[in-house]
Amino acid sequence: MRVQVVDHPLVAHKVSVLRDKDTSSPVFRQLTDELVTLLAYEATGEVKTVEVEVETPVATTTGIEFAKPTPLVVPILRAGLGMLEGMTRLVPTAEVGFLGMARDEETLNIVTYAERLPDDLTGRQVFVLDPMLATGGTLVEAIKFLFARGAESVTCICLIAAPEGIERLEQAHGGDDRVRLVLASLDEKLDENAYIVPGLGDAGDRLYGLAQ
Ligand SMILES: O=P(O)(O)OC[C@H]1O[C@H](OP(=O)(O)OP(=O)(O)O)[C@H](O)[C@@H]1O
Ligand SMILES: O=c1cc[nH]c(=O)[nH]1
Ligand SMILES: [Mg+2]
Repeated sequence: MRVQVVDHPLVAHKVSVLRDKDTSSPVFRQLTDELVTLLAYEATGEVKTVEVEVETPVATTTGIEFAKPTPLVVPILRAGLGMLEGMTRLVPTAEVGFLGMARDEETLNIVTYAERLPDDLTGRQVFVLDPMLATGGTLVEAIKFLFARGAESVTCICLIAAPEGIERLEQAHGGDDRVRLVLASLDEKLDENAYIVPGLGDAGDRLYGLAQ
């Protein structure tokens, strides 16, 4: 597994504002969108392409387009939805599949309550979107699911991660080069409720309001 923390002042500044408890939902959504585009730039560096001929007004040259099968983007509901538009803006030909997963806040077990993905992911480069990597339970489940369907590689784009979550991913996929993790910030630790410290609170709630 390869882990990259994107070290850039634009990223760090947006994360700082995102963390602020007084940042409103509309601003939080806007910053999440902007951050994804910055992280996606790094995360998509290995997208498969093919050469195509391009005619400029002056001459013919060689350009590229994304190879088929096209990349698959998978936001993990709910909070990952806040990252979808920023990603598809950059990779407009990507297909989008959905995984609905929620962490039971008592047991920390993961419940998969929705799934809308192609049955066969053979040869697909998959980009998973989820702002928070806390215990790692959600991402381990999601990655397992995608490889079971035949995914060629899984790149997870997260805003904030805890060391405990990365450790859990390492245990599950440490030796596997097909798994990549691209982050805006690696935080300090988890608290007693498995929230990331300093983190930003509950990303889903901050994007969309309180869950029922
Ligand atoms: O690493 P973990 O310990 O598994 O926690 C991380 C998960 O928790 C949050 O989702 P949540 O379960 O709160 O669902 P939501 O997006 O609907 O709020 C977050 O968006 C991740 O999916
Ligand atoms: O800090 C955390 C941990 C899990 N989920 C969140 O949204 N935030
Ligand atoms: Mg939540």
